[in-house]
Order: sequence, then C-alpha cells, then structure tokens
Amino acid sequence: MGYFPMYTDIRDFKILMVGGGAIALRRLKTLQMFHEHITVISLSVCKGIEDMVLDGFVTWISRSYVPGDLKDFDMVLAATDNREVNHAVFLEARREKMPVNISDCKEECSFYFPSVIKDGDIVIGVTSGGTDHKKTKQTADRIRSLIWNQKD
Ligand SMILES: C[C@@]1(CC(=O)O)C2=NC(=C\c3[nH]c(c(CCC(=O)O)c3CC(=O)O)Cc3[nH]c(c(CC(=O)O)c3CCC(=O)O)/C=C3\N/C(=C\2)[C@@H](CCC(=O)O)[C@]3(C)CC(=O)O)/[C@H]1CCC(=O)O
Ligand SMILES: NC(=O)c1ccc[n+]([C@@H]2O[C@H](COP(=O)([O-])OP(=O)(O)OC[C@H]3O[C@@H](n4cnc5c(N)ncnc54)[C@H](O)[C@@H]3O)[C@@H](O)[C@H]2O)c1
Repeated sequence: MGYFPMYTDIRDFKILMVGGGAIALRRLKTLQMFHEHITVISLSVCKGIEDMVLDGFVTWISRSYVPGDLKDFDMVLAATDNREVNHAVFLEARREKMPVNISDCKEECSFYFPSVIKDGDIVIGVTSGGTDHKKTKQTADRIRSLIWNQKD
C-alpha cells in the first residue's frame, strides 16, 4: 500500500544519533536542513562530523552507547557498524515508544530515512517503503535535475 508522507516539524525534538561514520554523516547533513542541534554518541566520529562539532550543530559524546542513553531524547537513529549495538538501541527505543531508525535493519525502523530534496520551503521526501533504495536515489536525482534545470 505504500507509506504515507507525514511531514513533521522536528525542530523541538531532542535527537540522538548513535554512531559517527559515513552513514551517520550523510543523515546528519540531511537533518541539518531541519534542525539546529543533534547529539551524537559514538566511539569515534569521521572528519565531516568533527566539523559539525566545531560548527556547534553536533554535540559529540565520545563513548559507546549504553542502555539508558535514550532517556532524555525524543527520537533516535542508530548507524553503528555493530548489529548488537544497533539492536540494543532498537529495543530501548521500542520500550520508550520513541521514533527510531536503525540503518542496518529495516524491520527495526519505525520510520525510514528518505532521500530529501529541499528547494526553499518546498520539501520532497522520496521513499520506496524500504523496498529499493537504489530506485529511491535515482528518482530523487531525477527530481533534482528537473528542479535545477527549470531554474536555468
Ligand atoms: C534513501 C537512503 C537515505 C540515506 O541513507 O540517506 C536510504 N538508503 C540509501 C542508500 C543505501 N542503502 C544501503 C546502501 C549500501 C549499498 C547498496 O546496497 O547499494 C546504500 C548506498 C549508499 O550508502 O550509498 C544499504 C541498506 N539500506 C537499508 C539497509 C537495511 C535493510 O534493508 O534492512 C541496508 C543494508 C545495510 C547493511 O548491509 O547492513 C535500509 C534503508 N535504507 C533507507 C534509505 C531506508 C529506506 C529507503 C527507501 O524507502 O527507499 C531503509 C529501509 C531504512 C533506513 O535506513 O532508513 C539512501 C539513498 C539515497 C541517497 O543516497 O541520496
Ligand atoms: N541504511 C543505509 O542507507 C545504509 C547504507 C550503507 C550501510 N548501512 C549500514 O549502516 C551502518 C553504518 O555504516 P557506516 O558506513 O557509517 O559505518 P562506519 O564504520 O563508517 O561507522 C560506524 C560508526 O559506529 C561507531 N560505533 C561502533 N561501535 C559503537 C558503539 N558501541 N557505540 C557507539 N558508536 C559505535 C564507530 O565509532 C563509527 O563511528 C552499518 O551497519 C552499515 O551496514 C546502512
């Protein structure tokens, strides 16, 4: 049946990202269009996230995730390279009834991360409902070129 695009104001959500690698960075870049500050708990962070720490967009807590970490947050994303850790984040989020995105397991996501196109106030989120992320990216790229070509 497909997924309903429920566009939501997340500015007041306290958001936690667990993990600080390539996928976390890509998602933080997207979230930066919609939020002013996000907390990252991660053993290490990549260069792009280090820059976000310097900019003040990210507060980095430099350690492993431990159960209980979600208690002050409204929404969580897990993007570590450790299945057990990501699964533990899912279990805690489900217990706390909070929106959760787990990047290595679509069955554990209460929402999917879309491909996002933002043109001023216009926001387009593309999803395949978790069936085909390559098609999602291709579709988003086609929409982007349609919008940017029209501006020429
Ligand atoms: C749209 C985009 C947004 C973003 O990530 O920013 C996105 N995935 C993207 C790319 C991508 N994903 C993967 C690769 C690796 C290479 C390859 O396989 O090609 C690449 C390519 C890359 O990374 O370049 C592997 C992968 N993806 C998922 C799993 C787990 C699983 O399926 O269970 C695994 C296996 C992980 C593992 O092996 O552990 C799951 C999900 N990925 C989603 C979103 C959600 C549904 C989206 C939809 O409805 O279409 C969903 C269901 C949940 C979620 O994560 O929210 C972005 C493309 C847009 C862009 O680039 O602009
Ligand atoms: N959904 C998607 O679009 C998608 C695409 C590609 C890969 N993936 C999956 O996303 C996950 C992350 O991939 P990546 O390329 O960013 O990995 P990466 O190796 O670049 O980063 C992993 C991060 O997790 C951190 N980490 C590891 N153990 C931790 C712990 N116990 N507590 C807190 N942080 C911890 C590391 O310090 C590192 O910052 C993998 O499981 C990968 O399979 C998802």
